[in-house]
This record gives sequence, structure tokens and C-alpha cells, in this order.
Amino acid sequence: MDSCIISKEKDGVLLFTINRPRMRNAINFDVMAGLESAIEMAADQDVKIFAITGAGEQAFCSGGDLTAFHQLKTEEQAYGMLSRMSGVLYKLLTLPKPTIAIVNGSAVGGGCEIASACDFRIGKEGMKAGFVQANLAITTGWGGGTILLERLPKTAFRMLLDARVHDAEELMGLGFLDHIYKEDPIDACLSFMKGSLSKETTVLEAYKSLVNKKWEQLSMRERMEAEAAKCAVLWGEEAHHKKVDEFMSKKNKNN
Ligand SMILES: CC[C@H](C(=O)O)C(=O)SCCNC(=O)CCNC(=O)[C@H](O)C(C)(C)COP(=O)(O)OP(=O)(O)OC[C@H]1O[C@@H](n2cnc3c(N)ncnc32)[C@H](O)[C@@H]1OP(=O)(O)O
Repeated sequence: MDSCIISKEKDGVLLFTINRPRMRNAINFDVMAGLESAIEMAADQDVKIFAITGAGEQAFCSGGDLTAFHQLKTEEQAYGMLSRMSGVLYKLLTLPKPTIAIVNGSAVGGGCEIASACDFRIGKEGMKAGFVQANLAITTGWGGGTILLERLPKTAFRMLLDARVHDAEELMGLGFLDHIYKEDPIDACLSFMKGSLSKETTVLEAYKSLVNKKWEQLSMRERMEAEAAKCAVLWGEEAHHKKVDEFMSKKNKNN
């Protein structure tokens, strides 16, 4: 089964679906490569907006694949992965067209970072999300903490420090979600983005260039890179290894 699906939907929507539902759409290197390709495809003239979602009913994305990434023990080993994904999220953040995360289920850790890199976030009724990295004795490491601090200046720092999982209504109150939907995820995306999808692509690109100017002036690339480097230091420490070992032993008990 392909780990991700890239599809051209109605009205100029390019949809990237993380397709690992059994692992709650955890991100491995294949998904990273797929997201890089999809971001490049978004440049096609017939694409008006770029959307990301997760396969299945249960999860949008559970962050980094701990079974794949727990082999990364040292700061240097972790930095390679973290830096690569922070580069992907910077490309997503500055993609020259509007982007939207259709948060179709649980979003935790790096899954929240991916959603934060999108211009808009709509969540399925009943979904939950949380920047849980601190519970694993690390920080965000893909640039998502840096982005969140800019998007939600009043609430982001508490969200990161508490590392709690919030329900959809709380996420609306925190400003993380723009809308809660009940219907089919693609219909929900088309309906939420209807106003944009009726405009010329050139206008969407022109407005997104104003947003990207702000990201450039805020030195987001350098700050997201520094976040990856900071996370890599914590990743290499015993406290994090213990947390991941706990996750793996729980997983092995289940299987
Ligand atoms: C890499 C760095 C990155 C960063 O931020 O920089 C990160 O994201 S660090 C990783 C942070 N992610 C987590 O800690 C999430 C762990 N998963 C969960 O909390 C839950 O699975 C949840 C809330 C996503 C879904 O809960 P639910 O009860 O619906 O499902 P299960 O927990 O029973 O999981 C089903 C199945 O999926 C496996 N799984 C889930 N998440 C991951 C993951 N991130 N990596 C690898 N595998 C994952 C889980 O082990 C279960 O497998 P099974 O073999 O069926 O036991």
C-alpha cells in the first residue's frame, strides 16, 4: 500500500493524503518524500489550493513514526531527519498558493506541526489534537513550534508547555482550528475554501506572496532550522530514549 496518495480533486484542489491508517498516519521517510513531491506538483497551473489530510476515520497524523525513528539515537542522527522535515514544512508554509489541513481525526506531535504549516485548519467533529512532544522529553522539531508561536501569539506557548491533547471545541477557542465540520472531508474543504476557489489563481498567488513576505521578514527558515537543532539535542538525551522505549514496549505488548 502506498504510504501517501496525491490526487487532483474538484475545483483545482490538489490533495495529499497520508496513507498509513494502521499507524495512525505516522510520518516516515516515504511520506516525507511524497509530501516533497506533492508540494512541487502544487505549482501546476490547474492547482488553486493545496490540501493535506489523513487516510481513514481515526487519525490525521500521529507525528513521526516512532518505530522508524527510534533507531535514531544520537543528536547527529536525529538532526538529519528533523532538519529534512523542517525544510519540508518551510516549503509547505511558503507554498505560493493557499493551503489547508483537513484534520480528519487525531493530530499529535509532528501531526500538529504539519497542520500548523498550513494557512487554514478545519477539524472533523470529535477530533482531538495536541503538541505532545514535551511528554516525550523533546520539543517540536519540524519547525511547528516556531510557526505556532507566530500564528497564535496568545495561546501557543501554553499549548507547547502543557503538551495536552485538546478537543475540537477547545482548539477553536485557542484559535488553532478555523472550522469544525461534520460532512465528507473533501466536501468540507470545498465548502470552507469556496470563496478562494472562485478567484483567479493569479490573485490567490498574489495574496499568498504577501503572507510569504511576512514569513521571510520573520526569518522563519532560520528559526525553524534552529528549532530542529534544539530538538536534536534533547532527542539524543536519555530522558527521550526512555520515553520512546516505553512507547515501544507498550506496542510490543499489544502485538
Ligand atoms: C519525530 C519527531 C516528531 C516531532 O514532533 O518532532 C514527533 O512527532 S515525535 C512523535 C509524537 N507522536 C506520538 O507520541 C504519538 C503516539 N501515538 C498516540 O498518541 C496515539 O497512537 C494516537 C493518539 C495518535 C492514536 O491513538 P489510538 O488509540 O487511536 O491508536 P493506538 O494508540 O492504539 O495506535 C494504533 C497503532 O498505531 C501505532 N502508532 C500510533 N502512533 C504512532 C507513531 N507516532 N509512531 C509509530 N506507531 C504509531 C500504535 O503503536 C498502534 O500500533 P499497534 O501495532 O496496533 O499497537
